[in-house]
Parts: sequence; structure tokens; C-alpha cells
Amino acid sequence: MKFNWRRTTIAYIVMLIVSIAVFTFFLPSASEQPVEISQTQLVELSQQHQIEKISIDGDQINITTNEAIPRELFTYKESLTSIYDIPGFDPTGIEISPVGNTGIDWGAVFINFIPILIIGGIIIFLFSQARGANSQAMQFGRSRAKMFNVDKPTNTFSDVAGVDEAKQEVEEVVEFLKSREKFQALGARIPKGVLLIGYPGTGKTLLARAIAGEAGVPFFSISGSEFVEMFVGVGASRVRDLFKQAKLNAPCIIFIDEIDAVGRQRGAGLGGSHDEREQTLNQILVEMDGFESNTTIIVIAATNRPDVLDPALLRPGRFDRRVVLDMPDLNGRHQILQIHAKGKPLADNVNLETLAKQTIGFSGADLSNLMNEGAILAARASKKVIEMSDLEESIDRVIAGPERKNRKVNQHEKEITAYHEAGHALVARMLPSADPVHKITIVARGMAGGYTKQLPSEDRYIATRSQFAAKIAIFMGGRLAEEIVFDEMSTGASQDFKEATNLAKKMVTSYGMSEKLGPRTFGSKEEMVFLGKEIHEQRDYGEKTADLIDQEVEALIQAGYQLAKTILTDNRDRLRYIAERLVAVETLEGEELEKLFTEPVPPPAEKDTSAVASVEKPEKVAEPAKTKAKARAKNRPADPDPGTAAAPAPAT
Ligand SMILES: Nc1ncnc2c1ncn2[C@@H]1O[C@H](COP(=O)(O)OP(=O)(O)OP(=O)(O)O)[C@@H](O)[C@H]1O
Ligand SMILES: [Zn+2]
Repeated sequence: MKFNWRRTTIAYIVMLIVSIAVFTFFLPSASEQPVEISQTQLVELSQQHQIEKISIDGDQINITTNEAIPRELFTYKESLTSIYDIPGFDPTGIEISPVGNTGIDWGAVFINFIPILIIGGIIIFLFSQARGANSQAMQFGRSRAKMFNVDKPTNTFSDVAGVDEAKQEVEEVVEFLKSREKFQALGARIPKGVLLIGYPGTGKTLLARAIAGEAGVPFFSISGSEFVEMFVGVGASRVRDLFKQAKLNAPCIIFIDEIDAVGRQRGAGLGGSHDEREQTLNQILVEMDGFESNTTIIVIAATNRPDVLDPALLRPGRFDRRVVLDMPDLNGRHQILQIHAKGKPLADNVNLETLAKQTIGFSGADLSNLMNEGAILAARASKKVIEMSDLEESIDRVIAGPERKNRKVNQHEKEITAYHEAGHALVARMLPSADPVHKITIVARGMAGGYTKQLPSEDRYIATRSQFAAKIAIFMGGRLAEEIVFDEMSTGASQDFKEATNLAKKMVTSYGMSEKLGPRTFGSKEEMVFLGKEIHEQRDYGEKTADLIDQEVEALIQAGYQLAKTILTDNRDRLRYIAERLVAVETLEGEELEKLFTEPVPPPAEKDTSAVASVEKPEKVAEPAKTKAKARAKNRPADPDPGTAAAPAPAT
């Protein structure tokens, strides 16, 4: 090759300029700017042992975390003289550079290192040219920290209850992990991927860990949403790293939680680019396809949205085993409660079976939460054992958040809430298809200003049109009671309306419960869209039908409204009777509630000071529509009534 001096010199000069440019532009952005945190956050980090190093520069405390993505943080000492004076700060295991050490003079270092930097720059420049990808330079300096967790779970199948079918189905996976040869000798195709499907908190993660625990293999886990939050271009390489690590540790399990996050439509509000998600998903597929037949890695993914998954994921040889984890039934809930009662001293009056009956609709996680809340309540009251009352209170806490007894509510608001809840309750009580009313309260709880708790008498897997119609009427009952009694509307019913509208829409568009529109579904929100296809809300009907849907929804709501109105005007005295009692005692349940529903209403006491001034017509005794009254089990969590909650004081 002929050496051309002039050209080479020019080339070097160009390279020099470019590399300096590269440095001034890329380096500062590659190393992230330190982020300011509060002292409380510093204390928390220290207590969680997430700090590796601290250096003190005058008043500024520079913190290096030992988290997966090392991040520079800093805070100020403020008026304190020493970092050790920060209350709660736990210096264990932290490398603290001496107080007063102002550290290195970075300016000087920079000047000294300029030549090295320039040479480095040229190398990087050449390198990036060679790779031909301009994005490569951007990756320089980024840490390649591990983004997945590895451990060897000790969980076993006995820790998972209420999902017996699912356990049976995955038993085989354990067998396979333990004795692969046995299967291979018979030419059985080895499972590669298992998709666990179930509502949040049904124990998907727990079951996956139990599989690893039973088989005694390492458990690699990462969550789909973590991929989405990662830097651009990193998702796919993380997947590669993950599988590489896993292969070195085979036999093992890779668990991908929330797989729908990498495999669902664009604009799901999770951030991260579409391409990024696609690349990550593609890489997962590539890795799974690339397993050699003798690799003993099983990929378990979890989702509660199987409907949005890319069909490519479900093809044979990928996640072709689908295991559904149902919400636990009575028996399952009982077993789960027993599991979580272990190691907790229970009073003799605690009956877990009764609790199981009262917790229809609770997931495994809710139940675990319930036992924990019970223990906390008992501990707060300095009890030695957990009593039934603690656990019963916890049920309400889990449903609707802790009581907010000290929320100041003025008398008028309290009355409005009382009538509102009494309205819901009375309508529910008078409708045979409605679930029995178990409890009414106007004690603010969580987001709700009050709530009416209805519980079905048994587990239910299907619902009927008349149950839905009753529900809509009950939703309307709250606002109607306010209207009838105060002749005024408050904001407290917005949530009720929202839920009623949603329900009516579903009745028409999903359950085929409208006569006019007939037994078909309308619209499909999430198409099976992945790998590059656009997502739209699919409307598979025309303008006319859209109008008809609106009309039918309207009709259902109106019917509920009228039904509730008739019930409440016919039983106005009883409504007042219940509401007044509710204002007085705030919570009604059990026998007292039953009496208020059934006993003859005594005439109003003296002149009515509340707005219930009206001609009292003799009222029919409210015969309980459903006569199983006494035998009614107390089941299923109520729909909390967030509507009443956020209601600002109504204009009066
Ligand atoms: N079937 C169950 N048996 C016993 N405990 C359970 C069960 N389901 C859930 N739990 C308890 O709830 C906790 C949370 O459950 P887990 O994280 O496994 O649910 P998940 O289905 O993975 O939820 P998510 O979809 O929110 O990730 C578990 O650690 C366990 O304590
Ligand atoms: Zn309401």
C-alpha cells in the first residue's frame, strides 16, 4: 500500500478534532449527573444498606449506591458538622472518606489527562467508525450492571394453596428439571416455556419460586416492566445476558414477571419506545428458539393480561403451556389463611374458616395482607395474641383502606353520607337478586366517605342479567336518597355513576344482554397486536349501532334509576330511620341492621331537624325480599364507595 503523508496528516487532524468533539459531547452525558436527594432518603438508603461509598466535599455529601444501576447522588450536611450527626444514619458497611477531605482537584486531573483522553477519543472514534453504528458511542461508559435477580428459592408447593390444578400442571416441570434424561430417553418434547395466567396476587411469582424450590434449581427473575424502563437499546442485550447467565447455571428457571409489558401495545403509558419493546420481545423469542434440546432451562412468564400477548409468544416451543391460577375459593382461602397464620399466635376465638367465608373475592396476596394487618392491629393494642376482632377489622382495611376516624366531617356532610349509604343499602335489601347487605358505615375509610358492604352468600362464577340490573339500581340508590331527602345533588355519587355506566356498557357490548342489539359483542379494545402492528381501539360496528349502544346503555341506567326511585320513595320512612341511626352510631351491621330493615318504623322523633321534612305517608313494612335473611352468610368484599369519599362539602 502506498503511503500518502499529506492525506494521513489531514486524516489525523480530522480525527483529533472529531475525537475532541466526541469527548466534549458524549462524555458528560455518558456519566450521569448526580441527583440531589433529601437527608431522609440518605438515611433510608443507609438503613437498607444500599450505599457503597460516601465522600464529603465541604457541605456536600456525595453518595455512590451499590444498586444495580450505580447512580451518583448527593445531599447537604446543612447545619450539621458531621455526617454521623444525621439522625438514623447507619454507617455500617459504607466506605466514608474522611470528613473535611475535599477530594481530588478534578480540574488538574483533567488537564493532565487531556493527552490520554485524546488518544482514547481517537480509539473510540475509530472503533465507532469500524462498528458503523453511531449509537455505539453513546453506550460508552454505561454500566453493564446486572438487572436480574438470582437466588435459590426455598419455597415449596406447600407454601402455595388454593391453586391445586395449577400445581398439578407444573408438577411435570419439576419432574423434568429433576430428571431430564428420563424424559429425553422417551423422546418427549421438553417444555420450554410456561405462561402463568392469573389476577394480581394469585401467587404466580410464588408458584414459580416453588417450582424452583421443589426442583432445587436457581431462579433468575426479571420483570417485564423493568425492561421497559431501561435505557434505549439495552433491553435486548439484557435478555442476552440473562440467558447467557442462565445457561451457565442450567438446570434453572428464568422467571419473567409482567411479560405483557414487553409484549403489549404501544402507548401503554409505561414509557420506553416501541422499538425497544419489540427488540426485547424479539430477543426473548430468539433465545427461546435457540435453546439446544439438551439445555435444561425453563422460562416461566407471568401475566394477568393474556389477551394482549403477541401470538408469537404462544407458538409451540415457546410459551405453549398455559397454566391458569384462579382466585381461591372458600377452601382455598381457608388453606391460604392457614399458611399465613403460621408463626402468628392466634386467640382461641379466631376461626379461620369463618374468615374464609367473609373474604370472597380476596386473592392470596389480600389474605396474606389480612393476616399481617391483623397482627399489626393486635401489636398496636399491646395484645399477646391476635383476636378475631383484629382480623375482622383487617378485612375492612384490606377492602377499603384503614378507617379515618379523625377525618373531620361536618354534621351536614355526615347526614348526606348517611342518607347516601342508607339509599344504597335499602335498594339492595329490597331487590331479590342483590347480594345481602352485610354492613353500612359512614366512617371514612381509604378513599371512601362511607360504604355499604354487600356479600354474596356463596362463591359465584357467573352473573345474571337481573343481578346486574339490581347492581345498577343500587348504584343509583345513593344519589337518589340524597335527592329525595335533601332535594339537592352532591358530588359524592360520581364513582357510583361511573361504575353503573361501565356495567351497563358491558351488559350491552360484551354480555349480549340487550334485546335490541342481540347476542353479540361490540368492539375489541386490544387487538392481538404485536411486533410492529399499530394498535387501535377497534370499532367493529357502524354509527347507527353506536347510537343504539348509547341508547341501550342509557335505558339500562334509567331503568335502574327508576327502580331505585320507586323503592326509596315507597320506603322513605325507613330510609330516614336507617340514616338517622347511621348518623348516630356510624356503623350498622348484624342484628341491629337486620332489625332496622324489618321492624316497623316508629314515627319520627319530634320535629324533624334534618331536611326530612315531608308528609310521612304510612309505609309498607319492608319485607325482606330475600327471606334467607338469617342464614345469609357474610361474604365477598363490598364495593367500597369511593364516590362519597372525595366529595367536597356539597353546596347548600
Ligand atoms: N395461592 C397462594 N397461597 C399462599 N400464599 C399466596 C398465594 N397467592 C398469593 N399469596 C401470598 O401473596 C404474596 C404475593 O403473591 P405473588 O407475588 O406470588 O402474586 P402474583 O400473582 O405474582 O402477583 P402479581 O401479579 O401482582 O405479581 C405471596 O408472597 C404470598 O405470600
Ligand atoms: Zn355511593
